[in-house]
Amino acid sequence: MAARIMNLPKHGLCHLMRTSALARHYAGSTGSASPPQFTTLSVDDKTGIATLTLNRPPANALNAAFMGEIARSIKELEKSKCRGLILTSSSERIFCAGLDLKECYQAEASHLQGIWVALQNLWHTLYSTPLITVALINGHTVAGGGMLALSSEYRIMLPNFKIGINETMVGLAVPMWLIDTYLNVIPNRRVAEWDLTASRIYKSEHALKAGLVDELAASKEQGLERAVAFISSYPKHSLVARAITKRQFREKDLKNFEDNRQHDLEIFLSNIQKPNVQSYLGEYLESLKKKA
Ligand SMILES: CCCCCCCC/C=C\C=C\CC(=O)SCCNC(=O)CCNC(=O)[C@H](O)C(C)(C)COP(=O)(O)OP(=O)(O)OC[C@H]1O[C@@H](n2cnc3c(N)ncnc32)[C@H](O)[C@@H]1OP(=O)(O)O
Repeated sequence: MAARIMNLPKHGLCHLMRTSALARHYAGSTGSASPPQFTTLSVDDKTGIATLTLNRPPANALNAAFMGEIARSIKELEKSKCRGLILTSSSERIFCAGLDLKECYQAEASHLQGIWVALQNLWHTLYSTPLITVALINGHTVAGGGMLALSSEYRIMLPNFKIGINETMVGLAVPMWLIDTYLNVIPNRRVAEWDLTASRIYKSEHALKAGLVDELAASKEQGLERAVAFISSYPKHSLVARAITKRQFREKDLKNFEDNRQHDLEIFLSNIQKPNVQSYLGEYLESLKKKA
């Protein structure tokens, strides 16, 4: 698999650009001359499947630039008529630790706003994409990381890691769009309500039993094979109908989000700037450091 991005459809799949064209491609689409910093993107021209690898050590914590980069890659892949996307991590321990809490601590309101708007945009982009999406969860994934996994259509996880949405544990209400995303995977409302109010974190094996993930894979290599098999199981001729059907399932959640986008931002800004939340955030960050 070469580290390249596609441009035009070819034989119903993708036509590849040279790696050297990547920066120009991004510059054209985003107005920024900087090439991807926190991700690597590779595309298999035979299968038309892209692999986007999260690479922001040590924890793939999400800041605005990182989230913008992931969202832009998805948009570019959509334009290239790519077939499917596998999201994975370059780390052997952490898929994604959620929002970068260091950037949420004692930050300016404008910075916090940028983070939340980027999170909203990333969710909207991933949840609504016509691409066939698979999260290959090769490490812990919590909070915003759980969002990435749950917004994808299929989840393959490696053993002995953690997955869940722990917002209430860190002092914040789960936004409605994330509740809807969770319900799309765990439709049992009682279980979903319990999980999200209790910040329940599942180990891989239990997550499989609960239906939070679809498969376990013994290794990243095996997970990649399974992800390719899942995406390839959709015949080429069905891709448009498939995408419309996916959209219809998700349309109500997307509309609810659009109707409440501003309100959702205001709730976050108001909560995150409260002195008690900031003080707890400081302690939480210390506890993460002490662990190391
Ligand atoms: C906290 C109270 C106030 C509320 C603020 C919330 C702000 C956001 C508002 C709304 C919600 C949005 C959704 C979110 O995403 S909130 C993010 C919540 N995330 C977490 O609670 C995850 C915290 N991390 C962990 O639980 C673990 O790190 C884990 C992911 C399970 C991995 O464990 P392990 O493999 O043992 O690795 P370490 O804990 O040693 O971590 C390695 C280094 O990474 C740093 N780290 C980890 N998580 C974050 C993070 N979210 N942001 C920034 N940095 C993070 C950690 O400090 C280690 O760094 P170092 O090696 O320099 O010590």
